[in-house]
Amino acid sequence: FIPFCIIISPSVWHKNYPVAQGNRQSPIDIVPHQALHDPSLGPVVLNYDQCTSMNITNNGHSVVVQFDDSDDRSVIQGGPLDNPYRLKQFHFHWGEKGCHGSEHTVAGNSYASELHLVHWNAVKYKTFGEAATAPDGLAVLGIFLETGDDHRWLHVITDALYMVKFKVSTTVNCFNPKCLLPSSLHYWTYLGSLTTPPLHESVIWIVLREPIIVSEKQLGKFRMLLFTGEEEDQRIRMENNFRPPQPLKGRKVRSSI
Ligand SMILES: NS(=O)(=O)c1ccc(NC(=O)NCCCCO)cc1
Ligand SMILES: [Zn+2]
Repeated sequence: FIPFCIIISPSVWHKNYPVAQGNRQSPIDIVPHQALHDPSLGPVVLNYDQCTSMNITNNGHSVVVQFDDSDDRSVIQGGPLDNPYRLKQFHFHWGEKGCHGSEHTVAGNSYASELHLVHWNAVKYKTFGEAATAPDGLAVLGIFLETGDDHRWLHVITDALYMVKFKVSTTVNCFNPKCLLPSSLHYWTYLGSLTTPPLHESVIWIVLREPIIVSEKQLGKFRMLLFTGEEEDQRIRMENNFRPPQPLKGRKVRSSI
């Protein structure tokens, strides 16, 4: 019996993707007091006020909310970025319980989950695919999720998850991801990569220091998603879809703090 969806663990990704052992891999462990405070780093500016969300999809690795990136209505700019980057999608990484599930860690501590807002440099590159292979092609905003009270707006996403339990997609209209931001936009930034294959070293990472608070119940709804499709008889819960921290290899992490 060979399961259709053979979950390939991060430790063997390098066999098919040698860049997995490259010099700017993500995630990393962020050590706050070793980060360089760079006063030239301005604030990150998020313009997400137009309705560009399209659908929510279980792609077999995570749950992704995709956006219409045909123009510059939803962009991130400022901070370490030389120009505006277009919002393409956001998705989450989580564990199977408690406080493991984030990809980046802070002084060795991990959070229950991590939200990634993925943007691409449409000024320099024609398509996301082209930007995804360029050293300054992508900008991903990382936000930690910590368990506590219910998150007032995350309900919009978690209440839709039962519709994408299997590998399917459903529409989401006018979801503004600004409602998922913490109060402070202080951040760490460093040059890294995609955290899942193809692991391209094309990401300018911007990781917010302040986590958002979500309830255990809301997080639990992510864990009932399945890696498998409806037609497969094996039902494998989607959990622990996070890559562990990778070697820093001499990189400097700068902080806006
Ligand atoms: N976790 S992460 O680093 O934010 C991340 C973001 C996007 C992707 N991949 C992605 O968007 N693929 C879409 C098609 C690839 C090039 O066309 C993988 C990992
Ligand atoms: Zn991610």
